[in-house]
Amino acid sequence: MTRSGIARPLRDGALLAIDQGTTNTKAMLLDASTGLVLAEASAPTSIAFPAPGWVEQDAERLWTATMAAVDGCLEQQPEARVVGIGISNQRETVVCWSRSTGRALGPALGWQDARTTAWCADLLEREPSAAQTIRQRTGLSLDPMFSAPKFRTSIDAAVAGGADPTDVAVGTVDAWLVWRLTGQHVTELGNASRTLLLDLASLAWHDDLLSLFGIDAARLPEPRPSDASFGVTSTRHGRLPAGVPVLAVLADSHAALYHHGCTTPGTGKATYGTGTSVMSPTKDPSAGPHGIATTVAWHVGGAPTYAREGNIVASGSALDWMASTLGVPEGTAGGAHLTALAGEVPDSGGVCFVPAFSGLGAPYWDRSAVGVLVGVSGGTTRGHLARAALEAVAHQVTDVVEAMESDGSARIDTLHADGGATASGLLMQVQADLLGRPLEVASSPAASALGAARLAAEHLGVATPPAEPGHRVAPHPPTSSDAGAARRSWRQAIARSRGLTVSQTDPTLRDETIERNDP
Ligand SMILES: O=P(O)(O)OC[C@H](O)CO
Repeated sequence: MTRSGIARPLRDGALLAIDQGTTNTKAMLLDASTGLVLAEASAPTSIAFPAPGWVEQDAERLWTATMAAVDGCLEQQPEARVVGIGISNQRETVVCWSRSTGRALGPALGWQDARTTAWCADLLEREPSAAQTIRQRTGLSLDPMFSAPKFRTSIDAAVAGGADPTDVAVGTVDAWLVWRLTGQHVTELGNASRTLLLDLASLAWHDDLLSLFGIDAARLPEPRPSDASFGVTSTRHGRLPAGVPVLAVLADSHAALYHHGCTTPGTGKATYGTGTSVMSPTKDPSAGPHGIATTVAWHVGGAPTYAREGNIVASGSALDWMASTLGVPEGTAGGAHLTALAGEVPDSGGVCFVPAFSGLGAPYWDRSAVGVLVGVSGGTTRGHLARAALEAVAHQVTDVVEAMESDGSARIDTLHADGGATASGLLMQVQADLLGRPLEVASSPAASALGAARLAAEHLGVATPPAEPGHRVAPHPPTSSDAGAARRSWRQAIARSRGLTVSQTDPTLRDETIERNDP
């Protein structure tokens, strides 16, 4: 567990922000009246890959890592009076548990878990109209990343293992944490909108969707607004006392958007994590352009805010792979090493790297795409390969932004950037150059936790100061070795990854292949 803290006296109580992520849980304690961070701690989760395409997490460990991080904060501020909790969490991952014992009935199935690919394909074969129904009602594509097929698999496994069906509860990670903290079986609307079961218009589970996936609504949590009451801690959990209210819950990517103050169309952010989520608010809840999801960003003050989103499956993981493949010297951070190598060359020397490790996500949604490295010659150096990895991340984000704006939606003038990989100044510069617009790079890597804290503070009636300004990265003026040529090479590489021609890979074209892959 890692910890850091700033000791100072508290007058008005403290807010506890929890960000439960794929690789760790972060917790933060903030002064409830000023928003100043008083203590931070984190604790690792566990992740297992028991079969190709399977990604499991220990559900109990998600909880214990959360409590370890919370304890780590409270230990640094023993006098703190916690007046409320804000939660942000990894999305789509599902947990199945027993209502009577409160214990998990199996592993959590992670958001990257693709074991339901065949199940989804069967559903489409049985009911060809399902893709359309799902997209119109939920704003999402039928893909194993989303929760419903995993809910179904988890419930079936629990019942096959002897569980009483009426005792089985399922939920996304927010629901699991809230259940453990307060005993309520509830979920937040932004999280619920990632399950393939929530109707974006009525903001309720929809019977047609429940029946498509064969899920009994009684197994599911009750969806609630992001600033609803999620109950109070039912008992003492470690150093966290009983009676503390959960004031706000947001899905992690949505919480980062909230933290940046991106609340209106024309604003947007990219979170550079294992994958990358590019998100921008919209007033239009209808299905977006091909490959782009529509989702509930949050439901605050009695009204929903919707967002368009593109999920890139491999970005940080692509950088990690390239860093370890090129040999990270002992004691060196992979990202820093890769950036240093990439900085040795002015460009990638014609090399393009498409990290389609498990197919491609937005805007292509082609699970059959394969990873490719093209343009390698006898003159290719480690620097060129490192540079191609950084460019791969930036190209994928550019693909998503272009797809998002392809239906005439408001242009994102400045893209906010957060997440671990933003530490690479070179990546940020390449990103600004490819997009041809400035980036606003967050000063804190904990945008999601801060977003949840901000909403919790607002629930208490405290107006929090705007996010601390980060630093701005302006695009270089276009030159002859311009972004256009780089984009053309990238499109060719994408075509090779997908086994298609360049024109077929344009996500804005409604060709037969895109129809097949992006319901
Ligand atoms: O745990 P993270 O930060 O990689 O976020 C996971 C996303 O919420 C998945 O959609």
